[in-house]
Amino acid sequence: MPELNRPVTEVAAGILLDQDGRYLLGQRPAGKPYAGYWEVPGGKIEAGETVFEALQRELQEELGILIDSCEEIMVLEHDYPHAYVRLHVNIIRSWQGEPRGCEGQQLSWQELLADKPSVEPLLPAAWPMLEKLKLILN
Ligand SMILES: Nc1nc2c([nH]c(=O)n2[C@H]2C[C@H](O)[C@@H](COP(=O)(O)OP(=O)(O)OP(=O)(O)O)O2)c(=O)[nH]1
Repeated sequence: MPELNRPVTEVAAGILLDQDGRYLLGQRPAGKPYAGYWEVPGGKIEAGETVFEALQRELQEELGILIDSCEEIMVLEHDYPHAYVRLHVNIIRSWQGEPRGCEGQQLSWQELLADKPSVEPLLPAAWPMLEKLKLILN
């Protein structure tokens, strides 16, 4: 629970899953908190948006793809120095286009079966998402 009066930042995170059992990580661009850290694509949900709408917008901006649908797998909260965030974590299995780093960020496809990602560091709140993903898909 956030401390009294601490605003909650609602965030949508979208785990792209491809047909070969891989998921996508992106590196946070310079200028953002935790620049250089790896994360699941996504971003803040704007007023009036559903989680799906936020993911459609964010993944179009960040990756240049149009997602067809999403499935929520968990909601998790994390208390960072810069914000208290609530992450709506979704799996995305179907999209149009080929993901590319539209904001100049690096992308990395990761093997689901690997013990841990081949890139680091990861945002602290990305770890529980990956744990959950493995639990669901195993
Ligand atoms: N996208 C994403 N955000 C995450 C993850 N884990 C995690 O703690 N976060 C946090 C970091 C940020 O505080 C927040 C996402 O905000 P952001 O800064 O990426 O969002 P944005 O693109 O809408 O930001 P802005 O520059 O437009 O303000 O959620 C993750 O795996 N993916």
